Amino acid sequence: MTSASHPHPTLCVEVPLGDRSYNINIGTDQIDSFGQMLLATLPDLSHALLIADAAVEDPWAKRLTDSLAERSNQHGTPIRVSYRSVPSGETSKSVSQLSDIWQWMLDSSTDRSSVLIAVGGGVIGDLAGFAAASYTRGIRFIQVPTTLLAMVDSSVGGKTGINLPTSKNMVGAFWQPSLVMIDTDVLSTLPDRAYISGLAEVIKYGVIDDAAFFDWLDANAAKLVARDDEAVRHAIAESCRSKSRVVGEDERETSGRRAILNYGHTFAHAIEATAGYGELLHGEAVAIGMQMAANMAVDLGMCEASLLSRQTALLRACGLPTTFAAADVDAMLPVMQRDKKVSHGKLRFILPERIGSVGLVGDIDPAAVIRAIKSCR
Ligand SMILES: O=C(O)C(=O)C[C@@H](O)[C@H](O)[C@H](O)COP(=O)(O)O
Repeated sequence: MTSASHPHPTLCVEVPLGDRSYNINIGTDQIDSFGQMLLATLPDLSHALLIADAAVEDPWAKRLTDSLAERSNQHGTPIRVSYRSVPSGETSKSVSQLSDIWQWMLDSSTDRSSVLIAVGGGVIGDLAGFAAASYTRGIRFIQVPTTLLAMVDSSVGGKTGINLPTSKNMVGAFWQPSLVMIDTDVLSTLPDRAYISGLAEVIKYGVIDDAAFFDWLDANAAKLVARDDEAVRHAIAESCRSKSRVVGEDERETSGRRAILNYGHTFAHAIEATAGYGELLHGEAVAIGMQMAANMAVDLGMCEASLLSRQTALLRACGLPTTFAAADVDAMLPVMQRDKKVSHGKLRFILPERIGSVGLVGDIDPAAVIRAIKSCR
């Protein structure tokens, strides 16, 4: 995916949030012009803190750092860069890692004019985003997602946070970035398993919001698996458009609209927490969680069985899991009870009605939840 062989113009998707609006720039070969792009958004920048996943330190985080270190801001002040890498994997989304980052920010003379740049997948974006949201009660931050999942989902929308030992994303804040810079070149170093895992969140948009996109995914699954450049760019752009539309309508998940992005996640988070963080990748757990939710919808007569078979076929065509033999009902139920959509003590699920449309449903018989989990073992 080099610009020489694929000279694509940068696409720009806006997340419309009034004075917190920002752009998602989707391009190729823009890592070395990152400093320039960042200064166009934040011309007063004088101190950048880069937090990178150790797996993308070389070459991506190094090249980003170089592109910043060579520059000065609008006042001619050279940009000071502080750098820190964080071990890969879900276990880094912890209180202890966050506390180390806070101390490092203090030692790096961070103030409210500093800017934190998250370079990595969902783990780094969520962790670094929460550090930005909380340090001195909030500093500006930038997302440079390096996994497909982070490009299409976690880098957009401002959900930041860390896990508690048995509760995924339980502590965090809504804190929007000032810019999301997506460079599809970085996917060239992303391992297959992590890449495929990101396709689960892409498929999610088809089911929850966009039937035409679902049809396109159906027709282009093989190209996506093969990482065809055009297909990948289209999938990222459509996913970002869906996500920014939904987030623009309900930034803090108060009206219920944003909750649709949580399709499959009540089950997925319980699977991740009970199987042990890192056992399954987040997207793999989401694929299984979407299957549990679709099974539940069919079981409750909310949608046609054909929805479940179409979703199953697409997930499989993309190489995603649709079952999890070790799903432990007894362990999962109490974890699900702490889901953030629980209201007045009652579980609520995002369930599909038809391809392209889902609803938030409460008051579900616990027996139906158990059947849904068992249907995917
Ligand atoms: O952005 C959202 O809203 C989502 O729910 C997107 C999810 O895919 C994402 O995994 C999110 O971090 C889950 O949020 P949570 O509120 O269930 O922790």
